[in-house]
Amino acid sequence: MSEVSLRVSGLSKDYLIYDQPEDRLKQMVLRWRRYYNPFSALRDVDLEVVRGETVGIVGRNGSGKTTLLEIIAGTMAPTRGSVEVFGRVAALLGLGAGFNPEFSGRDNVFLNAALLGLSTGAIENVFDQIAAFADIGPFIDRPVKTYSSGMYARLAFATAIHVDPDILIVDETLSVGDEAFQRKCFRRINQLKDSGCTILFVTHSAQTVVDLCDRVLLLDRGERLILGSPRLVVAYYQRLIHAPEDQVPALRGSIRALDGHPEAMALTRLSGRSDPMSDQPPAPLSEAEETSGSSAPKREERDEAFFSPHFCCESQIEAPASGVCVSDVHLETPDGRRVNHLTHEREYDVVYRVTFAHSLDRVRFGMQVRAVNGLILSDQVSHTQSEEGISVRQSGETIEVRFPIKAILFPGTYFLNAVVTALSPDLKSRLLYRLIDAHVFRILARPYLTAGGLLNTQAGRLPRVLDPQTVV
Ligand SMILES: Nc1ncnc2c1ncn2[C@@H]1O[C@H](COP(=O)(O)OP(=O)(O)OP(=O)(O)O)[C@@H](O)[C@H]1O
Repeated sequence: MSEVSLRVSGLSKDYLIYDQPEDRLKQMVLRWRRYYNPFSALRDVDLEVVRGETVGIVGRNGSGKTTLLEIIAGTMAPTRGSVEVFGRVAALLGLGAGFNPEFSGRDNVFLNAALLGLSTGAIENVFDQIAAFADIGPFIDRPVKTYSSGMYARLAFATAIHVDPDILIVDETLSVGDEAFQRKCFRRINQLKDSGCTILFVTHSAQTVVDLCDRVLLLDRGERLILGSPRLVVAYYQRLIHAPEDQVPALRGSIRALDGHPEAMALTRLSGRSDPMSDQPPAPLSEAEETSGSSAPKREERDEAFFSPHFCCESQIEAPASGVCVSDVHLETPDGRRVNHLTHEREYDVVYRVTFAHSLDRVRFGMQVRAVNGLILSDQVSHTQSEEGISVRQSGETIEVRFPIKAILFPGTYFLNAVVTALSPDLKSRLLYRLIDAHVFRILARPYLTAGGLLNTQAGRLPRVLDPQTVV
């Protein structure tokens, strides 16, 4: 039996919401009347985590994630229910929480580590490692109130991971650090994982959850909807975020029905034969399917692609526009439906319109797919080197450009660039127009995937794990 690291039972947190500040006073005096509205930030949540497990907590804004972590960390009292933690808890909750702004970074490290039960000698032994990890130079001896949010995050994280915690609680703190620091933190979190530290992790990043966690808890409106395998829960979480409001109650009900179902916790590959985006619990595997490890998975999938108007790009950059304008960059399914959430491995069209202010010869069009970090993953052009391109004869003419693509990228967020060039008489390509981050799209998480990264290099056959005795 695995050793329990923390146990949460029937945890609830209620707030009394007063519309007016004076209502609070009235309530104290006129006790027989009610001047508040009760609000449950957390309702009857159960959670048991075993030693060495990394559990991610996801949920829409205001779903109770931080409240749950704060109660587990002991910085907030529950209204009902209990929390049992077995070991030293280091928590990174909110920026600078636990830091005294008037004290220097050095003093705060000593103060925090002492509160976590480290002796002065033990803190002195690890202080240089903490300062090196935080890497904030002379700021370590300046008051914390002069720190940037990134410096806060660096020092808080460095302190938490060097106090030898049994349970580490992280609430999105990493997202404020720069990329290099985030990478360093993830490396360290993985080392802590390997050494048996239990980790609770709140994030809005589906990729981080899938990369780091063993199990994921989905909270919604203060309630536990499901605790299960990362890919499965993330798929439901994304579905919940984008569901129209009138469909949310039914969706919540169907996710909840899966909680505790063995399939929700099954290995990703095994749980993947059913469709996580449908509102039905996954059907059990047939005996034939379970034993046919070498054949291609037979998935009867609908195209789950959909359009969310809330998901749009805020980083568009327009480069030289010499009488050329690109508009309405979007993605369509083969039957012409606009989408910005795509199903893995399906085919779509990247579509945009180009309007020309004057006539032009030998015009070509391009489309690029970029990763979040700017890396160009695909660069398609409308004409080959030996082709002339098109000629535009009339001013005000508008042309529609379509690039068929296959969504072989793994679940994540990607951007599209649109490019228009013209071939000059000396056959050199001249940039007319480029719209960077013209459109953003997501590839939806699919629980059947047994690989990660950027591109799907998986063949049509399932991975096989052979018993050494059968290998001759
Ligand atoms: N002191 C408070 N008084 C009243 N309501 C509160 C208080 N603190 C939190 N809440 C409410 O409790 C609910 C849960 O808040 P919590 O911060 O735990 O959500 P969350 O899932 O962490 O949200 P986010 O993803 O936006 O950080 C929210 O609706 C919030 O408005």
